[in-house]
Amino acid sequence: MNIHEIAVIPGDGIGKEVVPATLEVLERLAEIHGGIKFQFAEFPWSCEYYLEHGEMMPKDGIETLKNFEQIYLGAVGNPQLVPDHISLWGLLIKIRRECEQVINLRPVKSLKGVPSKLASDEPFDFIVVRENSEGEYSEAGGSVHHGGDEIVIQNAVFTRKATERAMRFAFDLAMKRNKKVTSATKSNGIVYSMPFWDKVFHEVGKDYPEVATESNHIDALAAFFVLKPEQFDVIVASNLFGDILTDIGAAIMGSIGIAPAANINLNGNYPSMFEPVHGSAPDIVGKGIANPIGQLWTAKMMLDHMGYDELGDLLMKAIEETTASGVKTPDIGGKSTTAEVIGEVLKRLP
Ligand SMILES: NC(=O)c1ccc[n+]([C@@H]2O[C@H](COP(=O)([O-])OP(=O)(O)OC[C@H]3O[C@@H](n4cnc5c(N)ncnc54)[C@H](O)[C@@H]3O)[C@@H](O)[C@H]2O)c1
Ligand SMILES: O=C(O)C[C@@H](O)C(=O)O
Ligand SMILES: [K+]
Ligand SMILES: [Mn+2]
Repeated sequence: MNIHEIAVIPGDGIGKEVVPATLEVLERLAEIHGGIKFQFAEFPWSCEYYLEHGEMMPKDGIETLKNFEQIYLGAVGNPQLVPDHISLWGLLIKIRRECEQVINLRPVKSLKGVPSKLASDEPFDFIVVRENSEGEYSEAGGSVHHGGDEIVIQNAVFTRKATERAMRFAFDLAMKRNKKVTSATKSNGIVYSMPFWDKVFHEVGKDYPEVATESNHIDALAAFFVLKPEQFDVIVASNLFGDILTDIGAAIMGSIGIAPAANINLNGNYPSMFEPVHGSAPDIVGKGIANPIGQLWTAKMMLDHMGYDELGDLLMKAIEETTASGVKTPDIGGKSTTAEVIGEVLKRLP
């Protein structure tokens, strides 16, 4: 029996609903496999934990996580209790940074039975490679003076190392897909970092002569996500551009409740982390109607990452059969609860 130790952080809001619900599905998949078992260790790190302890996670939290193979997370944030920048930087972004999860992979794909808000129902299937370690999300800056004279500086940091790494990752991925990479730029307006981003994209692209390339300014690209999503394969984007693009990606899929993400550690020194794109959804918390598909799909990404692609495929098939059958939460046009969707997915596993 191959035992896999997974750190589980439900976090806040609907994270506490969709994470426990989906663990049952992972356990069932391990049974189907027959030779593996997941051992889940749950950590209560959250905004409530912060109120009690004055920090989102213990000082040795990263050391603790280092002992696990993967991290399975729900959502972080409860602005009623803790300001969002404190909760995100104290837990979610802290883990991404300190566990060196330098790439954030976010697939965008039309699903059977999920009505898209788009006029065209042409299927689409692409993936956003979001740089996950720097860019606009950099702790470089500060404030001087007070009151009316206050000055705040927030610097965006782009290193060759991280920029090139994200681009190579995108090109390598495109080689396994449809051999096209689109770069999200804004080199007409952002005068230092984005021309640099374009230069590195051009240089890295030369090593992949089989891969078609294009650069789109982020504003136009945002519109193209809506107008012609079927034309994309792999998109490489900076941290903030990737963040915004993937909420648009989630919206064209039909709901932010179904979009998954994988924070990938490439050097093997720390675990990777799997979480849905969505947040803690304070507006629907406690109602039992949170869509568990974003969390399930991220579980599929975790299975693929661990080399259990066959289990990942079984799970994805069960998800699509479930949406196609009409057992859906309200955000994608159904009347079912979180528990009912999980029940249907379990029923559709062999
Ligand atoms: N990675 C993360 O953990 C993450 C991501 C985004 C936001 N946040 C945090 O979450 C909190 C709320 O942020 P927000 O409102 O901007 O974004 P959100 O993703 O939590 O919610 C946006 C909208 O989508 C809906 N929604 C989200 N997930 C859903 C699901 N699974 N099923 C059905 N509907 C769903 C919500 O009800 C809401 O109307 C904030 O504290 C924010 O910082 C965390
Ligand atoms: O990375 C962020 O900004 C937090 C959240 O919006 C996310 O997409 O994970
Ligand atoms: K999340
Ligand atoms: Mn986001």
